[in-house]
Amino acid sequence: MPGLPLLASPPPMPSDPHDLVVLSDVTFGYDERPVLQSLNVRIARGQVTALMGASGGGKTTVLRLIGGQHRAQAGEVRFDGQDVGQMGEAQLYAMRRRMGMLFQFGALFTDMTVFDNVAFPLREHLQLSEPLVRDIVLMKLGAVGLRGARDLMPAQISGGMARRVALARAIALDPELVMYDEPFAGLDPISLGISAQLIRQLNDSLGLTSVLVSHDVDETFRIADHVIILANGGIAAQGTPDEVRASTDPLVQQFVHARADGPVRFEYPGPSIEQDFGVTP
Ligand SMILES: Nc1ncnc2c1ncn2[C@@H]1O[C@H](COP(=O)(O)OP(=O)(O)OP(=O)(O)O)[C@@H](O)[C@H]1O
Repeated sequence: MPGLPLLASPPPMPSDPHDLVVLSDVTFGYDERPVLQSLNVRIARGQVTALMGASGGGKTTVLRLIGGQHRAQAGEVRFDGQDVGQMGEAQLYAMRRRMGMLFQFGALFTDMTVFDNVAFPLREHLQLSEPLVRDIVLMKLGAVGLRGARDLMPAQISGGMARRVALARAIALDPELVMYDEPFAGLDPISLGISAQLIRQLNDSLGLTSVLVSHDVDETFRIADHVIILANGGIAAQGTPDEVRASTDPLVQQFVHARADGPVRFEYPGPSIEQDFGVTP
């Protein structure tokens, strides 16, 4: 965020086997511009962890660092104890098989049925018989309440249903970690509520670990165990939803209560009105 100093996040705590993902002192920037500065984040197994914060705060960048699409410029990212930054192609590939990713508009293949969309990663990665593929696909579709929609094409289902199909596809390979990048974007309030409950329910019933990037404070606070608010390269606040809501940090308050102005400026820095319009103060 222009004009604000980078925040340092709390120091790393001793490693804990309960954490599936640990970012220790991670610094990362695109080109010269720092995005994350000595960031320390822990994702506990079995929990739903929400990454929140103003646009451009680096939430998607954290997901990419976890998935090994980016490498930290300093510090380290560990997945189940393994250093992601040191992995070669084969190790990265094997690690990503243990992760499901659901990005913003979780695009489905438009020329394939719902069934074939969910079957795609199974056919791509595993040598399974078709009857077994069928059982797994129907199980995953059942988990998102769409077993009956198996023969429909993506054009025949609603946006909320498409998001659920993408979710079934993301869990097809039984991942340990599922990362959701703005899964609620563009959904109506009912579909949004259903999607959020589904994320929580799948996390618990399948024994997953979930990381959720979202701007929807109410729905996200309802389902998350742990909330991390990223700002200015670091962590502005973290804790249970209640703890974060109780934070007195003005930036966190602005975010939680969706105030237009506060430490995060509505106005992008630039010349004053007087300079632009020639009015003498
Ligand atoms: N590939 C890239 N090249 C250069 N800059 C990038 C790239 N990807 C992201 N950025 C910049 O890095 C910063 C962090 O981006 P990131 O997408 O991680 O933020 P975010 O918190 O997920 O934002 P949003 O909520 O808007 O999705 C932004 O300022 C963005 O413009």
